[in-house]
Amino acid sequence: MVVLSKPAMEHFSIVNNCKSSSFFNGVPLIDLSKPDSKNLIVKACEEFGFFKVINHGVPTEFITKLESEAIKFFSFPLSEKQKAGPPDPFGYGNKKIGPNGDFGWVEYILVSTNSEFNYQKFASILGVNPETIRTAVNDYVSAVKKMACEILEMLAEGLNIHPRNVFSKLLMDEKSDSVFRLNHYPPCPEIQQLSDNNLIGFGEHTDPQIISVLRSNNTCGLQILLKNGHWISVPPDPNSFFINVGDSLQVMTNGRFKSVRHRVLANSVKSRLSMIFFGGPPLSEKIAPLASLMEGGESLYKEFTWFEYKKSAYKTRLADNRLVLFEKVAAK
Ligand SMILES: C=C1C[C@]23C[C@@]1(O)CC[C@H]2[C@@]12CC[C@H](O)[C@@](C)(C(=O)O1)[C@H]2[C@@H]3C(=O)O
Ligand SMILES: O=C(O)CCC(=O)C(=O)O
Ligand SMILES: [Fe+2]
Repeated sequence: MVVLSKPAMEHFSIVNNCKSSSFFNGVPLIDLSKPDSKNLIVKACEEFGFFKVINHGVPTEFITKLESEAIKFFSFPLSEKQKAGPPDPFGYGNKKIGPNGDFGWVEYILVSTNSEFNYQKFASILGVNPETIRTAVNDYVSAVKKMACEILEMLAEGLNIHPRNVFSKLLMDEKSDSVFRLNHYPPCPEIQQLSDNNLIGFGEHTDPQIISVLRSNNTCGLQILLKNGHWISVPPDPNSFFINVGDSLQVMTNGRFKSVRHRVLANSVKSRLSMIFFGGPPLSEKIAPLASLMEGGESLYKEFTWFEYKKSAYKTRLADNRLVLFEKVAAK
């Protein structure tokens, strides 16, 4: 019998595994080629803060190229990969998530999407020219950012907000503070001994930015929290993208959209590889509800810049509700 050694496992919470029988089939599906998508996107953001996108226009070769470079990188011995870490916040990370004591059954690469990012350490480990990696990341990120902007413009139209680039211009700004992440969840065979239990790969949280665009291989693990308090397993689909409403979009819509709480469970047999683009505004941008969404009412939030929110977020634990610190206390 395989027994999980306590020191190895003590950082990881154990929760129920994802079974295909327990997959949720109610994730809103948005076909970006359909004219009625804008209203469906608004509905999905209101009901779930989460939806799946097809006919997205992201070229398959950009996905497969980056995926294959990521697989190669994660196949190196830990001692090699660690030469590209620890994340400060960018770089290679293993199990430790963020600066405040969070752990998961995951290894990852976090990069800034600005053009000056230095890929040298990753390139030397892979034995390639840094430009090869830069191109693979930039091609993928540019295509995904374009799609994210289209979605944000449809969202503005669906909400009847003018101009339609009110959200997308924040990502298009050359100072946009966006981040890209590659997560690898290695299989953990030992957890099979724990009947239907599993390990937390990436603990529950909301994403602080405006919008996150997630693509994974065909391995399950992603779960979202529904309004009724139930965690549901999202069926994986490597040909589609999953969109998360982030905290900043929650504020800009004065709480009409809620950022989605989500987490990832590790798998006992298959490894999961995910790529996530987190679209954020420039650091100096004021994050506040759009006037047309306050409907004569008051903002639910204090005024703050993205810099202030990010600084505060990096002092929190992964599962914390980061927005409460910025909520206005309701008048009695
Ligand atoms: C525990 C943390 C990791 C995180 C920074 C934080 O202090 C709180 C937010 C976390 C998160 C969640 C979404 C993204 O994965 C991320 C890159 C982000 O912007 O906020 C991570 C941060 C991280 O891993 O550095
Ligand atoms: O790896 C995943 O599928 C999701 C991870 C995630 O939510 C994150 O990195 O913020
Ligand atoms: Fe996330």
